[in-house]
Amino acid sequence: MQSITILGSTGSVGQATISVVQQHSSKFCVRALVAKNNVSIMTNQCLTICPKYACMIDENAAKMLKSNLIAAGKNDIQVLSGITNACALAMLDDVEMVMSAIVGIAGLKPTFSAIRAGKKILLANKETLITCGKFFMQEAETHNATILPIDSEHNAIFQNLPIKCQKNLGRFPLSKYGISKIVLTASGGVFRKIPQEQLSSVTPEQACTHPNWSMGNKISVDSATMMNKGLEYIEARYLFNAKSNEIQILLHPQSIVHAIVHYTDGNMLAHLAIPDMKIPIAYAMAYPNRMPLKMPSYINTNCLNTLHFAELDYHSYPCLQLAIDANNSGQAATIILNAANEIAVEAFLHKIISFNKIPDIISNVLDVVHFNDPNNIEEILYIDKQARAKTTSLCYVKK
Ligand SMILES: NC(=O)C1=CN([C@@H]2O[C@H](COP(=O)(O)OP(=O)(O)OC[C@H]3O[C@@H](n4cnc5c(N)ncnc54)[C@H](OP(=O)(O)O)[C@@H]3O)[C@@H](O)[C@H]2O)C=CC1
Ligand SMILES: CC(=O)[C@@H](O)[C@H](O)COP(=O)(O)O
Ligand SMILES: [Mn+2]
Repeated sequence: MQSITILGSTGSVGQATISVVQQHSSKFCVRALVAKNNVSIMTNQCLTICPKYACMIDENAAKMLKSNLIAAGKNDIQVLSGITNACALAMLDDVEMVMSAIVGIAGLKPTFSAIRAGKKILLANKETLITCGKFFMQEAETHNATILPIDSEHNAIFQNLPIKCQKNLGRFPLSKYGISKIVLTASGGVFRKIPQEQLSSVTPEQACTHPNWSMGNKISVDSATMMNKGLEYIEARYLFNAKSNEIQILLHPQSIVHAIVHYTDGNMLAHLAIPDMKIPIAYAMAYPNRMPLKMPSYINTNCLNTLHFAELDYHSYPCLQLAIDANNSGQAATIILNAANEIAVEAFLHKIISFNKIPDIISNVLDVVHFNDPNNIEEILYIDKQARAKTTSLCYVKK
């Protein structure tokens, strides 16, 4: 029986993880759940799967959770609060794997705790990797942590890598394994067919309606701006030690082919699956084995004649270019990009700014906030904080 801590259990990926655990309850048990303040979902999760620990970052939320569980006669779950306890639950001696599914750089500290405890990390949270970059991969190597990508495209690439490359993720150039290029597919987002000049009036509800995936709000908006693909480009550079000319982004509206790996011997390996996060999650949990997954529908070859691919028009997606440029500038620029994006997306979701202002604000912040590349987590978080402050002043400027 393998035990798991789920960071971000009440979110889209967190709930999908619990669903996979429930399909294989003889193999896996949930030791700890961590969330921010969604007491109602956390209460239901605690009553359903009975973890040993449940942690809410927000102290009042933890108090409400505790009283809900007592009222339900559930007194054997230890309710904790705060980031320090969340980090401790990512390091528990009797936990083999940690699902990193907190959204945003908020996931950084608990994810690093799991890395430093040498855990098997199911990495969904992309903001931590892209803001910590090489430092993240070095820490994983130093502490012998196993990184298994959960992001669907990166999980797809991982599945098409030679075992030796999987076991030495990011340590050697792709050419060492005979790989010439990795391809990330992109749906183009919910507004793919809408001219840019009409994007000023789209609503948060429209932006959160992804054509193929059911996801949390932040990543859904990132998919609509294509910032998600920009973050995934950066993620792939670090995870797979890929050079910029070894990564291609291919428009694929159906989100069935999640990635392609080109080998120098003329072979091209593609990964296909229906767009359901339980698939990459189950793969990673079972790795290096495989386990069956009960799904409402399965992919089959009937879909092949409906699949379309096209070159990407980068000019239609300024956020994607901002991310690639920030990555080329360095780690500090990537931290600033991510912070500005998190704040700008939040402001859009709260109807403070319009959708088409998101890239403008990020670009403005990148123009005025400059730092040398960081050497440790404290410096990363300091840069993040400064960029957030600047972005907040731009988004919430008094009219
Ligand atoms: N959803 C998807 O299909 C995919 C997601 N990812 C990545 O996985 C991560 C999670 O995404 P998703 O599941 O969609 O996100 P959701 O918004 O659905 O869930 C976010 C989770 O993080 C928790 N959370 C938010 N802020 C904090 C905080 N400050 N401290 C602790 N917990 C916090 C939330 O708790 P609460 O509910 O209490 O607020 C919730 O459990 C993101 O990094 C995303 O980019 C990657 C690929 C696909
Ligand atoms: C499920 C997942 O991995 C998301 O990142 C998804 O891929 C978003 O798709 P697009 O960014 O291609 O719209
Ligand atoms: Mn993805």
